[in-house]
Amino acid sequence: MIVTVTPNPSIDRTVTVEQLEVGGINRAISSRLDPGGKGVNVSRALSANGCPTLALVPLGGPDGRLLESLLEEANVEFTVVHLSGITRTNVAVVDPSGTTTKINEQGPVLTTQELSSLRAAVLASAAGGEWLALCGSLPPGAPESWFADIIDAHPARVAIDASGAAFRHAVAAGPDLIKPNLEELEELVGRGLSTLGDVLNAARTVVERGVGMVVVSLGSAGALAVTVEGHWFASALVTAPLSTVGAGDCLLAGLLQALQMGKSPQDALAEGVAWGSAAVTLPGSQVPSPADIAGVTVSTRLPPLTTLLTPNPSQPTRRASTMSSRTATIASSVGLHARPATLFTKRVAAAGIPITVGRADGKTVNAASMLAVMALGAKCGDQVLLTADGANADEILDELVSFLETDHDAQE
Ligand SMILES: Nc1ncnc2c1ncn2[C@@H]1O[C@H](COP(=O)(O)OP(=O)(O)O)[C@@H](O)[C@H]1O
Ligand SMILES: O=P(O)(O)OC[C@H]1O[C@](O)(COP(=O)(O)O)[C@@H](O)[C@@H]1O
Repeated sequence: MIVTVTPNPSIDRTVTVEQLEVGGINRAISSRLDPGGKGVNVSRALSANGCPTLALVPLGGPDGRLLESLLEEANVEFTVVHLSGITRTNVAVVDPSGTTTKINEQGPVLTTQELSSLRAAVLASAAGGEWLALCGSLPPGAPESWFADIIDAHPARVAIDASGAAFRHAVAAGPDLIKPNLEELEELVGRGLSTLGDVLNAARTVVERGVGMVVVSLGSAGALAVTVEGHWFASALVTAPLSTVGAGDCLLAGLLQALQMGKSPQDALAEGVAWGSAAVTLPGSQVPSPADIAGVTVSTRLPPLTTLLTPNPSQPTRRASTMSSRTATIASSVGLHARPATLFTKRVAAAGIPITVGRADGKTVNAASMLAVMALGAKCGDQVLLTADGANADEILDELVSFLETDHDAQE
């Protein structure tokens, strides 16, 4: 059994257009809905290929119920942790050449209670699992150490596919397997990697830090696996890629089921690449069937280490995230109203970067707008989520949290 955890699942809406015109009215040629989020995709790919799996997902609101019914239709076994917030929808816009533009929502804020229910469900469900796969972004407000804490507490084998600070913390906890793509590995080691040799060296340094196996997916160039014992490569040619969304998740699914069957690193990597490449030939984040996978020819020949890794034209370029978030408990007895609201919005405006403030039910507003902030109706003792996007976001959010957590009525 492979247990997957997706702390921030999504409904994936894929819209196909002739050519995306930014600022214009684009008419869709077709559109489709898939249950989404990285662990959900891993479980969908495993189920479609007859491998036992359980997907753990926190879901809320009408969109959470829609995601449940999409999972039922896909015959995926799943366990839900119910949320007060509303499950997100991520949109991918694809043109006929396969070029994909993605808009991922932040997702609902999970309360401290919901996060600990999810953690308890993970540890209970994963007790009998041979692999636990922790996948995707953390929901806003979750501590960056959330994955790392689970790795520390979980006795069986753990694989992780994440990014940013949560991924860095998880890697430091020494998981058995990680599956970064090129950009995620660059972010992890803090430098650009332009050749296959650069990737190999970077992956080796991560193995030295205590990770069992590093599998770097390199888009159309294939994938490289590194352990203390050696390194292996696999690739497959896809002449007409339709959608790259979820390709990495399918690679991870193929790899884990092969490792679980006791296959060698080289054979497991080849299996993963067959699943990932087959996914690219399908629309949206549709997962491949055994027939789709059987149609892929995989090569395990290692190209020269001087081979330059060029960006994949059909792959969305990911803007390095400068987004940060914090939760704060309102201390002023009048709530986020009157004088505290005026002082708060002035501080936000002076910060000069986009900042939002939201409630646990998902309602989020521009934190610089006095009227919008008052209309939130946040009372004394309520938790709010602040997000900011900018190089100094962490510093500014820390100041705003300490402002909100001070009783300004009592002070004056
Ligand atoms: N254009 C492509 N042609 C062939 N295979 C691809 C292509 N894009 C992705 N793949 C396969 O899917 C795997 C995962 O894709 P990648 O884009 O690296 O992952 P992620 O979705 O995590 O960013 C690759 O290692 C490769 O095997
Ligand atoms: O949790 P994140 O990083 O926002 O990613 C979620 C998205 O990633 C996916 O799992 C697909 O992954 P990729 O686009 O990275 O291949 C989608 O199903 C989902 O919309």
